[in-house]
Amino acid sequence: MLKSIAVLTSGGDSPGMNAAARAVVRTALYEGVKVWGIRGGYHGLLEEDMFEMKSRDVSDIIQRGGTFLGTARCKRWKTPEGRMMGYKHLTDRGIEGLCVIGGDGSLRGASLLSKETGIPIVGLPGTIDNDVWGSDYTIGCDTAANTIIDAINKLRDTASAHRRVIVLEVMGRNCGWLALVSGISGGAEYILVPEEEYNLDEICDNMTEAYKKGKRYILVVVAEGAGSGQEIGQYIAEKTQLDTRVSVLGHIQRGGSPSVIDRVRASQLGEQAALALISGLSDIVFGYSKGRVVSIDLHDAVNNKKILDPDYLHLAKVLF
Ligand SMILES: Nc1ncnc2c1ncn2[C@@H]1O[C@H](COP(=O)(O)OP(=O)(O)O)[C@@H](O)[C@H]1O
Ligand SMILES: O=P(O)(O)OC[C@H]1O[C@](O)(COP(=O)(O)O)[C@@H](O)[C@@H]1O
Ligand SMILES: [Mg+2]
Repeated sequence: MLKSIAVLTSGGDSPGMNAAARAVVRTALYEGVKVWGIRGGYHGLLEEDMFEMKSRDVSDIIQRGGTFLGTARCKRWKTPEGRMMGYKHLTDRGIEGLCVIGGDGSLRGASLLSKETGIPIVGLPGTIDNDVWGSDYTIGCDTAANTIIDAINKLRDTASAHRRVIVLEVMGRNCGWLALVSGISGGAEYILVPEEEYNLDEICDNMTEAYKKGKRYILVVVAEGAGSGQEIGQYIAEKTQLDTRVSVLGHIQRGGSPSVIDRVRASQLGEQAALALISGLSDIVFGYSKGRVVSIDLHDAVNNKKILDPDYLHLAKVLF
């Protein structure tokens, strides 16, 4: 049994990180274990920006987007010296285990820390990108997808009014999940993702044909990893001569009050992470697969590339 653990959030913030950290803290306290909060991710650990937490420290945060602990992208963590310093700052305070809530990069940093120092580590997938191998779900992806849907609904109104082509670029880094699910549920005509090749000339020809047959408007959802929305929009406009506009949704899709799904799942995953860490388990990531909480080997999670669900890719083609 560990007696003292710490929690941090790292990488891009995501709605539900707060619920996850809250669950880690309250579970640890319920089990009679000390719990430290580290502000500003790995950067904060290197700067020793950490404090022992009480139950009230996580009051009034479950409904908030972002992360009350703060987050960062930290170059120094990519060096063995940086990670060794972080380890020292943990052990100096008697902290015996660490819970890392973050995306693929943060979990990679956690995997290296564990290999190099042997300190027990449990990870939680926290990113809107839904790009962590072994889990169908990452904390925040549901809220982000809902934000995108809201934007798609609004873009439809104006696209239809003007008979325009609208290209919407969404986030996801190298993963097309956000584009795919929001494109399917928003009824987009074309969904461009980095996992699948696409032929823009063919798409343009199809668009021209569709307009000739009376189509009023066309919506294209582009994952940022599949190309620049601006460039794709410009290409479509030049090739088809259709009235085309581009919208880049940007960081709006990272914020906002988390959905019920993100709150409940983040809470469950946070509880499991704390219990596992306290009981001395290490090198695991808790995720969701086929509607259930699953534990994934931390090193597998970072050494494998997640693929997009082929059923979703097929569905997108059928519904087009
Ligand atoms: N290859 C790596 N080795 C060590 N640490 C890493 C590595 N990749 C990312 N990290 C750490 O995790 C942080 C967050 O990673 P990043 O990819 O930016 O976001 P996310 O965790 O949300 O995917 C980085 O700023 C860095 O401190
Ligand atoms: O906030 P930044 O630093 O501009 O980064 C933008 C990137 O962060 C994300 O929103 C989230 O990605 P991570 O979870 O990997 O941090 C990506 O979708 C996007 O490419
Ligand atoms: Mg990432």
